[in-house]
Amino acid sequence: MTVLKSEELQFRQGKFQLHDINIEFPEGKMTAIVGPNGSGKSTLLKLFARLLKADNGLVTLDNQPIHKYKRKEYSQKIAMLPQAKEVLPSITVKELVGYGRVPFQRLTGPVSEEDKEIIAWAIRETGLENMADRMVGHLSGGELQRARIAMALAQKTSVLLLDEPTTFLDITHQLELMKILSRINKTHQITVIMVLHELQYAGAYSDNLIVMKRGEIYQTGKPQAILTAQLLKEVYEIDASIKFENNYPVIIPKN
Ligand SMILES: Nc1ncnc2c1ncn2[C@@H]1O[C@H](COP(=O)(O)OP(=O)(O)OP(=O)(O)O)[C@@H](O)[C@H]1O
Repeated sequence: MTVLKSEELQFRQGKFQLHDINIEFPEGKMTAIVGPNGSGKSTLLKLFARLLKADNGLVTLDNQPIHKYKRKEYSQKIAMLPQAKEVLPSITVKELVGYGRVPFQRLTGPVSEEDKEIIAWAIRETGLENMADRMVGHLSGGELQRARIAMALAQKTSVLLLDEPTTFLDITHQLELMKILSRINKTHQITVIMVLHELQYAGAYSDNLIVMKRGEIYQTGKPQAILTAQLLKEVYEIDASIKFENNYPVIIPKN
């Protein structure tokens, strides 16, 4: 079954245009969106998150056009974690994770027991138990990214959209993050859709790959089937060989 789908989606911003985007994100799978800088990956994610509105075409969630959902209802179904560019507020990890419960809360009154349990669950899932009371401004890049993911998890949605979750992290923390996302996906059947630049993680961790080039979908499919030397040449304009070892694509440039 498909949860999220677009048909003939079109969107223009300045000189850039997304053309006829027809894609499906299968339920409960991990999908990576890859492509060169400026190919439209973040824009596409924002259209699915309803942060932007398409000029033409249709996006559906569980067969219903996404604009038919009330804002609160939609944020109970899809969580979006944008690129980590925001200025950090002066709050604790637990409070940051609590923001994920906002779509479920009344405007006034104490945090419910259910909300507290979900916040604790999201903190456990991301291994932040021993830093729940730390100020977010004092966290390392890897810890902060885990806290941001915990906030998105606390929204308890069935779909998680992540824009470049591994940016600014070293290899240890990139791996740690990919493992957390994979575990969340497999244990809780959350559909994970992530924009990634690192082809090695996109290849190793996604069930399904979407490759973009200049505002269009160049190709979709299983990583091992579509990540080829021809794709590297046509999409990234590099001459390189590519082979898979233990599910990881190994790319060696020729010059
Ligand atoms: N608000 C805007 N107004 C006009 N053009 C924009 C706006 N936001 C983005 N663009 C342009 O749209 C194009 C696609 O941007 P987008 O951020 O979706 O690409 P991307 O594939 O995510 O890139 P990157 O990998 O560098 O993050 C780029 O050329 C960008 O300059």
